[in-house]
This record gives sequence, C-alpha cells and structure tokens, in this order.
Amino acid sequence: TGSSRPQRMLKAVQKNATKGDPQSVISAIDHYCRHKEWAMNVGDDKGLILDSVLTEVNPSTALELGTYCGYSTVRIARLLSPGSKLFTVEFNPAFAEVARQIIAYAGLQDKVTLVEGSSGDLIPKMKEQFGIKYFDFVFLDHWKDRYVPDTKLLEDCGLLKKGSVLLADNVICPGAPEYLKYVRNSPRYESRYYKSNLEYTKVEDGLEKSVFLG
Ligand SMILES: CCc1ncnc2c1ncn2[C@@H]1O[C@H](/C=C/CNC(=O)c2cc(-c3ccc(F)cc3)cc(O)c2O)[C@@H](O)[C@H]1O
Ligand SMILES: [Mg+2]
Repeated sequence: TGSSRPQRMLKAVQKNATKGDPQSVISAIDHYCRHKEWAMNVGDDKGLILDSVLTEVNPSTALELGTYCGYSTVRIARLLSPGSKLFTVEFNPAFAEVARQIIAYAGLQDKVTLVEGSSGDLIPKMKEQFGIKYFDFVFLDHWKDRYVPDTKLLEDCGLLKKGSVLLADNVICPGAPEYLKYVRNSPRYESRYYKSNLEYTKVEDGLEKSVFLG
C-alpha cells in the first residue's frame, strides 16, 4: 500500500528542511501543504498568532491536545525558554510516529513529551505521572467536540491556575460553537478572538484566547 499524507509530509521535511533547524521544518511543511497537499496544521497565518501569544505567556509547562504531525508542537517548542516543557497528546499511533520524527528532526525532542492516548484518559494522570502542578498554556487543536469536556477536565483536575492561558484553534472553521459559548459566558475566563484564516486558504478562521481567572 502507498504512503499516507503524514508520511509524505515527513518526507518533505527530510528532503527540504535542515536537521536541528525548527524554522526550516515549519517552512518545509507550510510549503508542502500550500503547494502540494493541504493538511490540518495550524499553518503560517494562525501560526504567527500562536507564536505571539506563546511568547507573551512564556510558559514553564505547556500542553497541546492533538499533536497530529507535530507542526504546532515544533512551533511551540522552538519558543520555550530553557528548562520549560511541552506535553503533547495524540491517540493515533501512526500520527504519533510521524510527529516524533518531525519533532526529532527539528532537534526539539528534549523539550517535548509526546504522550500517546486519549486526552480524556491522560489529563487526569498528568499530575501523578509527570509531576505537573499546573499548565501555564494549553493549545487545543484536537476533535472540536472535545474542547469543552477537556477544558472542564483540566479545571476539575486542578491543572489550571490563575492566569493560565487556553488557545483554541478552529473556533470558526470547522468551528467549536459550544466551546465559544462556554469560555465566553463563564465568569472564570476572560476571552478574546483573534481573526485569521483557515490554514493555506482564504476561508475565515480564528483562534480564541481564554485566560483562566481562578
Ligand atoms: C478523543 C480526544 C483525543 N485525544 C487525543 N488525540 C486526539 C483526540 N481527538 C483527536 N485527536 C487527534 O488530534 C488530531 C485531530 C485534530 C482535529 N482537527 C480537525 O478536525 C481540523 C479540521 C480542519 C478542517 C478540515 C476540513 C476543512 F474543510 C476545513 C477545516 C482544520 C483544522 O485546523 C483542524 O484542526 C488528530 O491527530 C487526532 O488523532
Ligand atoms: Mg486545527
């Protein structure tokens, strides 16, 4: 059988990027997905917003839900301060395998812990298994109907502290209407929408940034 789209993305990175250079890995994926095969990476336009929010928060411990091929994992990890860590959750073993190779190609494996499994099962184990107290930053980019249950789970597991920032992809396209209602109506969050476009297209999409008020 032939290769998968994630495997072809990995090949494009190995062919066009420089080992140990995260920016070249990001550019190689963006070029491939813009000119060869679209893929559901956060992309370069929304990626710049992700970069600026991440830099502003400068998290010690960050969480990503939905690794896919590791594009946003590389975007986040490349901006972490020394000693800071990113945990990323992915339940599809084939995607996790590609992501591990892309993260390693970027030279960021020491900053990233890829945990294989379902977010609903893993979030309650984060404290005991990884000695995590809180997440300063959470990037939500997995199944859109999981954003609300997993946000509630993070709250209930005491993994958010006053000032923790949630950044959610795709709140317009494909859309996460229940999530927008949840964070915008809750007195426990201060939310703001960053208008952009769906990766590699002219379709509107955006990111919702929500600060947990404790
Ligand atoms: C069970 C909890 C749970 N636990 C652990 N891992 C989980 C998980 N639920 C999901 N995953 C993994 O996360 C990734 C899924 C991501 C889902 N993302 C979109 O669907 C999406 C779609 C478009 C778009 C598509 C088509 C269009 F026409 C327009 C837009 C654009 C985007 O940016 C998008 O993010 C995969 O790796 C899953 O294996
Ligand atoms: Mg997305």
